Amino acid sequence: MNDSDADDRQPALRLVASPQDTNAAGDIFGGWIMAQVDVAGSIAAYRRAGGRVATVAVDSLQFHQPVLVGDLVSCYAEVMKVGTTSITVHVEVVVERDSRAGIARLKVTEANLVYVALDNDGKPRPV
Ligand SMILES: CCCCCCCCCCCCCCCC(=O)SCCNC(=O)CCNC(=O)[C@H](O)C(C)(C)COP(=O)(O)OP(=O)(O)OC[C@H]1O[C@@H](n2cnc3c(N)ncnc32)[C@H](O)[C@@H]1OP(=O)(O)O
Repeated sequence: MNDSDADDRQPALRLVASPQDTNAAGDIFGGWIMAQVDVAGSIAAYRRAGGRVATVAVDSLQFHQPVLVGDLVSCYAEVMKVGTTSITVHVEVVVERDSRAGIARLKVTEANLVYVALDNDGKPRPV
């Protein structure tokens, strides 16, 4: 993936990676990325459910490449499966990174998460 790979998708979430989110090695914490993945997935699930959802499982998650301070981080979320009360969402995290060579686009993380639609009492409700 490089700067010639246009991406017409609308990100669920987009933000800039900042120094306060770094680990001891100076890269961005995996946990910070996981939090953004969860928020992005929950937005897609919330839209599909038409209301409150909770994360019940992270079925898979791969960190393909490190995220660096200053990266523009975009989280793309797509509903993959809808069950009775559950919604499975695929989240892909892509960064745009400016360097002397130009702007690179890199897929850094992807994950599959399962959300459950909840009623006002916090119980599963049919989607
Ligand atoms: C639109 C504009 C506004 C947008 C506005 C956006 C707002 C966006 C705010 C974002 C904000 C951040 C949001 C983050 C989301 C949290 O951080 S949520 C916090 C972390 N999660 C939790 O605390 C959940 C804790 N767990 C629970 O409370 C209970 O397990 C639950 C979720 C109520 C489910 O209860 P349960 O008894 O397990 O329910 P059960 O009927 O057995 O299973 C329900 C469904 O889940 C499935 N399931 C259960 N366990 C699993 C598993 N391990 N694996 C896969 N599936 C499973 C079942 O198969 C079932 O699926 P269906 O067959 O019905 O489709």
